[in-house]
Amino acid sequence: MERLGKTVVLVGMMGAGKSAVGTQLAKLLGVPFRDSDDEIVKAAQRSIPEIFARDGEPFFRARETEVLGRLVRGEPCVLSTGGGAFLAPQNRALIGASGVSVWLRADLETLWQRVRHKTTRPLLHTPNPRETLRSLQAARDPVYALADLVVDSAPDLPVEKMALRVIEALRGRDDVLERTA
Ligand SMILES: Nc1ncnc2c1ncn2[C@@H]1O[C@H](COP(=O)(O)OP(=O)(O)O)[C@@H](O)[C@H]1O
Ligand SMILES: O=C(O)C1=C[C@@H](OP(=O)(O)O)[C@@H](O)[C@H](O)C1
Ligand SMILES: [Mg+2]
Repeated sequence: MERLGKTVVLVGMMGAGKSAVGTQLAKLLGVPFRDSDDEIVKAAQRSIPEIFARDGEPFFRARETEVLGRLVRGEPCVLSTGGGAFLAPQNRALIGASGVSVWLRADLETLWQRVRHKTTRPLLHTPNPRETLRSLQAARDPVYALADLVVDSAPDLPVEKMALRVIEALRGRDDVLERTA
């Protein structure tokens, strides 16, 4: 038997699968699933595009930091972050203090195929969203590389297989997956 000793925090680009893989991972581990975007939406009672349009990105980022701080201090869970969350040093410090960060890494084409038909990501509401995604990825990947662990996605790897890959990566960390029997 194994017990989760620390919150598993999924980080990485939009479309990497943080929300989908996190949901599955929490089921496999038998722990609660939290998504920082969902918590912000619930508290604001507005969608993410509405928050960005009405309150601006700085307001969203401030709420994101509050939510991360609250969730990482709670009982161990799987916590999927929004793609920008790991960029702020303050957020990385919060995550590092009581969680283990896992970068879900995917190539640009995979990310693009997953986000191209959605209108839910305001940062991609630009004249050339594919180019925006590319430049965001180029700027952010060196920061995601600061995560404790990295798990590679592949275009044809289903969500459940990705969740199993994350568990494999966590096996090397006995402060995260603690053996109880
Ligand atoms: N491994 C995967 N295989 C197939 N589809 C995936 C996979 N991971 C995510 N998806 C799909 O890609 C889209 C974006 O995934 P999502 O979990 O919302 O990413 P993120 O939270 O990292 O932005 C969703 O429609 C999701 O179902
Ligand atoms: O990359 C980003 O800055 C963002 C990613 C989104 O989350 P996902 O990564 O879950 O799409 C959401 O937090 C917001 O649209 C901003
Ligand atoms: Mg998400």
